[in-house]
Amino acid sequence: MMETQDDVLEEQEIPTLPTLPRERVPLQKSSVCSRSYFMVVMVFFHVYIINVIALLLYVHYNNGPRELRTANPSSGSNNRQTPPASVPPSSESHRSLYLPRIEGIRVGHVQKVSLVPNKVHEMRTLSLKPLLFEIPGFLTEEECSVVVRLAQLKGLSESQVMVPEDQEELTEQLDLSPEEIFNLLDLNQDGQLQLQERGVKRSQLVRNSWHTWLYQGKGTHQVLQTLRQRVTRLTRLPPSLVELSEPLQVVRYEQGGHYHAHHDSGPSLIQNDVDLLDTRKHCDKGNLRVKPTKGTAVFWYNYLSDGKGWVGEQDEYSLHGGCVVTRGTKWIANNWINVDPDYQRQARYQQLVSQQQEQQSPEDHSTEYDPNQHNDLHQDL
Ligand SMILES: O=C(O)CCC(=O)C(=O)O
Ligand SMILES: [Fe+2]
Repeated sequence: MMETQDDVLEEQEIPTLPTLPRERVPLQKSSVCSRSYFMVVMVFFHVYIINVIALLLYVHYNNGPRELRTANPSSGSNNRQTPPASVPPSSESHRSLYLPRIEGIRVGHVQKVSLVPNKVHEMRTLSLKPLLFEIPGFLTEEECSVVVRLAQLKGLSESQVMVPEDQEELTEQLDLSPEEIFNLLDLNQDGQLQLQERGVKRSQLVRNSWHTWLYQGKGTHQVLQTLRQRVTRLTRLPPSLVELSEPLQVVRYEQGGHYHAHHDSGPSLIQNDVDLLDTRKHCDKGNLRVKPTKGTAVFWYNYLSDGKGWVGEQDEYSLHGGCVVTRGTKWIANNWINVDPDYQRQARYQQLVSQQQEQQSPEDHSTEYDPNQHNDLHQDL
């Protein structure tokens, strides 16, 4: 090949010129080759640089949400993560909130979780559909007693009020329309008296229990604040999201108390009457039963992921209920994490609250919890 090139070069030389010394030929050839070699190297160099820049951009834009996803839920402070400073009006590409989901792996799988200093809890997968975990010793016996006593101190109200059977005559005398009765009885205006309209008797109440709400912010009992921190660590959700969710709901069921099969939120509370009544009567026929044990937490997702790090469809498998209490009293404490299905709306909500908090005195926590506050916009995770 080289020889051929030499030949060509020699053929093109003007005959009058003296023949070039042999040692110059390699110089000419080397000069031509260097230039093309240089060009090739430069092209590759540029392509390489562009690739590196593209890679850096990719890493940069993919790192944002991941940093928040691991927003250090294990460091113990609920106030570390401030809500996003600004929310892009329509772009979904700059999401600053991300909802991680714990992996279930398989039924029976146990993973260690760090919820409190110097102690490791075990979280056992009880079900994959819905994704459900059990955490024994989530609260100590003493902490359980504190929660019960605080609830008693605050006072509990009947979870679902129906017309007492002996006062039905009164409502007839007043000639109240079904709507008027509904509005009268729906004390918290949560729209959960559908059964009343259908004339369901007291014994068929969807929920037969007593409840109260315990605020968990600063200035409240240490056990309540700790409980919320544990929920944040356990779920690995952004602390700001957990903080803005409903307070702790403490529920007491007396003997005969129950909560029929339901979804915790969504368009209809009750699936259908057959499910409703069957679940009460045949609670033991449910796919999964968890025996209530003092201090044991059960944690599950009511909503599936949308595949993009936010909540998606309601998980139909999350239909659940509280079986009839056959003896004694059952106490439970519910912590729902409320998530707006609309990411932008949730982000705006958080931004608004953080702005209000900045304006308020940090000590001012006198705002009463309004149980209707989340009903329209939020759904429970
Ligand atoms: O009492 C139970 O075990 C279930 C309670 C429940 O599902 C609820 O309060 O939404
Ligand atoms: Fe529920």
